[in-house]
Amino acid sequence: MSEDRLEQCVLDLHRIGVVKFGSFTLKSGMQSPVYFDLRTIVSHPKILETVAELLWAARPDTRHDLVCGVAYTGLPIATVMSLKQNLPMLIRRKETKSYGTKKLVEGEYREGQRCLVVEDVIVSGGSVYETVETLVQLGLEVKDAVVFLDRQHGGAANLTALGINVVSVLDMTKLMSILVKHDRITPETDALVREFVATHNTTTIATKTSDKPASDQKHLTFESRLAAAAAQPVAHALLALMASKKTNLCVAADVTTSRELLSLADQVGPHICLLKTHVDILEDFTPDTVDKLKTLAEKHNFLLFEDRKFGDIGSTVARQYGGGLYATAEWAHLVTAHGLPGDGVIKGLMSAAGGRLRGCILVAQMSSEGALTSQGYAEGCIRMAASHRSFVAGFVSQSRVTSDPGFILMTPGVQINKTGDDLGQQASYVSPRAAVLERGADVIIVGRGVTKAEDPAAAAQTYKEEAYAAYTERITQT
Ligand SMILES: O=c1ccn([C@@H]2O[C@H](COP(=O)(O)O)[C@@H](O)[C@H]2O)c(=O)[nH]1
Repeated sequence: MSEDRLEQCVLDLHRIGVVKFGSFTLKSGMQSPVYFDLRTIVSHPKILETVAELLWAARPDTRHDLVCGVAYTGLPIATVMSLKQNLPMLIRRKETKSYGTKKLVEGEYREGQRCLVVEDVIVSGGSVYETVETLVQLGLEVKDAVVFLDRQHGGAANLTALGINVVSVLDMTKLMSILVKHDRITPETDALVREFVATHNTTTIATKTSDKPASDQKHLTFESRLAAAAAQPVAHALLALMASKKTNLCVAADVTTSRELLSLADQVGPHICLLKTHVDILEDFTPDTVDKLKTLAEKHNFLLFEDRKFGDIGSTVARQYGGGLYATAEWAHLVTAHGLPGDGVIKGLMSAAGGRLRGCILVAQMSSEGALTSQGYAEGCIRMAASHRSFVAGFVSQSRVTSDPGFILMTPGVQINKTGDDLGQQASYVSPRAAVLERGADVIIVGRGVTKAEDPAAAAQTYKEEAYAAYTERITQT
């Protein structure tokens, strides 16, 4: 983007009264000494065109099939982009119509199409998030947003935390610098605004759909977390699957022969979102076992999760994951890894995953008695995950280690009416209900509760119903 063009555009916007100084109440209730009112550009087509061109040049990715402006000012800007780039556009209404089609989104689209969201100004990022949330619920892929002005109140960070790449043409600090440089404002006004920005640099998003903070996954539905998980394809697919199949049960298929494994997968398949394996327990593993497992996963619509707990340096992990007898990267949608080696373990997995849609689950806490996974260790895993959102889908945990809606928490050590084993599995198993409501589990992991049951299919159904009922109760709690 040419700096001269941006400067000229800012000066034009100032000339037509877009930048106002005084005392203004923002939508969030925040009192601000500055207001940026871009609505007026509809009366200035040439300036509107420049704004649209600057936004188009700033977009973080170039592969979009559609553009969608956030109502209202994002709409004319998106329209100009749509016309100039010959890119179809969508309109997201602010409210659903109470008559006619009652549609919230107007325009034609197909599932899986990539949509760029366009907004004039961000404060918390809430309006962008609401738009992304709606589009994702329609099956669109929405990972990128462009905004003209970032007011620097933490909106960009909020959206990044929700897995949305947001790029702005301009921020408040730069806007003030340009205006001071061209004597449009005094250094005092500049100082006042800078002070205001410095002291108001965080906000939280409150979404209309949930009426609860979007930055806290506890009360959110799996569907409404899709946008937050948009950066990680397996997490995204798993959230969608859990919502549509109405199950948050993962069965740990800890059996020793391929015949038992395949028979178990076929029996519990209708009730699970994930089948967790330890393929190195199998006495007779062959690639044929994996082929049959993949067929069952497709038949019953569940994902494959190899609980390998990788824990070596990146280069070794890459070879363990990508090759060897099990060639895990070839078939497992998810694998577990320890955070112990540092983020090289994630980088190693990523390098071996290649272009395949894969993800990993970091073991942030273990269920066994005396586990060395301290609070500091879990926090380290969360930080590591936040820097590798494209690959980390969530955590194995025993408590709500993060409230980030983009990460999925999976809790093992779950059984109904059962104390632990005598090999260190926790002193007392927790019930599906306690795992979801007290420990924050999105997914419960159940092994022997199902595998040792007389009727594994019936047991899986019971665990599924109890865990999903607890999730339903959790999202309706205030
Ligand atoms: O902290 C952890 C991490 C993983 N696991 C695995 O989950 C299952 C639990 O089996 P149960 O029979 O329900 O005890 C098993 O595959 C473990 O390897 C865990 O238990 N704790």
